[in-house]
Amino acid sequence: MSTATLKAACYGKDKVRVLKVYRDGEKQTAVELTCRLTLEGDIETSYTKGDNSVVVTTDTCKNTIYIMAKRSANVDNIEVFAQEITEHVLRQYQHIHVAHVEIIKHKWSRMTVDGELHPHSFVRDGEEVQTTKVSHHRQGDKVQIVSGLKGLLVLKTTGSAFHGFYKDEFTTLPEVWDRIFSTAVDCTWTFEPASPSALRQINFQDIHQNIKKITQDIFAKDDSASVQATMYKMQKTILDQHEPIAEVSYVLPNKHYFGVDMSKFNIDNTDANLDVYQPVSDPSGLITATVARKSRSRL
Ligand SMILES: O=c1[nH]c(=O)c2[nH]c(=O)[nH]c2[nH]1
Repeated sequence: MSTATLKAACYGKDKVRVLKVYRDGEKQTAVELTCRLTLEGDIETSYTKGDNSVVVTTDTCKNTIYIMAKRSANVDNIEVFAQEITEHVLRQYQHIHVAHVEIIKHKWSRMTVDGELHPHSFVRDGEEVQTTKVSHHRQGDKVQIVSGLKGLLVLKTTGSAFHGFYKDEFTTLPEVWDRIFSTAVDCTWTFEPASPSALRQINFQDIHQNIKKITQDIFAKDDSASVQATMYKMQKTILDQHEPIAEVSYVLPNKHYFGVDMSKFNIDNTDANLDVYQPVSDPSGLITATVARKSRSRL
């Protein structure tokens, strides 16, 4: 009698890279994605008995992504494209009960050439990516979507302070009323789980754009008391403006820039004269939080 039981199992293909070109006369559009498709369902025997008859191969998962990209008019709209894939998988394979699609959309922005947007040339003008994870459950036909924005590097040279913090015998950090604030934004937002038809009403691309705008606007305008306080303002604003979002999380490293000590050279690089900093790659602070919508019953 074995003491082991298969508690959870999920498999599929990862890092499936695809570039789709949409051609509309002269004007062309390039969309580059990195995708993962993973499956759950009645697949236990492939693990426990070497029964491959239940295995939709990971190679088929890869082909599914390419063929759906070929057919789809929505590759640019990653939440919709991911749902096209999960719907196909659940329709095609009755023994698969949950299909997960994770997509990273890389940045290709249209080039400006001779003062005009070029019809078929693009530039990687920033490393930030859009992400989504769509999980489609056969039971109840429910879709769970978590989308995100990752790698958006920002820096401000004033409008950030940090003082009044807890102090004890281990504390050496000086209080500051003006400092550099820089972070690489990693933000994820979770939609209320819903049916595919309800989700068709949501403009996912607008939400991506607006969350980036809210993040940047509040980062720039807030008289920041701390990374924590600025982050929370972003989260509240996102929930206020986007009804379908149930919760929003940020992971923000606090990328430190310290003033260079020039006292040995009799040069004052402090306070009002501070303008030369040393960017410090590590360690960095790491500030995270998840803010959820209050349930209506508690309002
Ligand atoms: O905004 C900040 N939050 C902290 O928690 C912290 N801790 C620290 O050393 N510097 C900062 N800055």
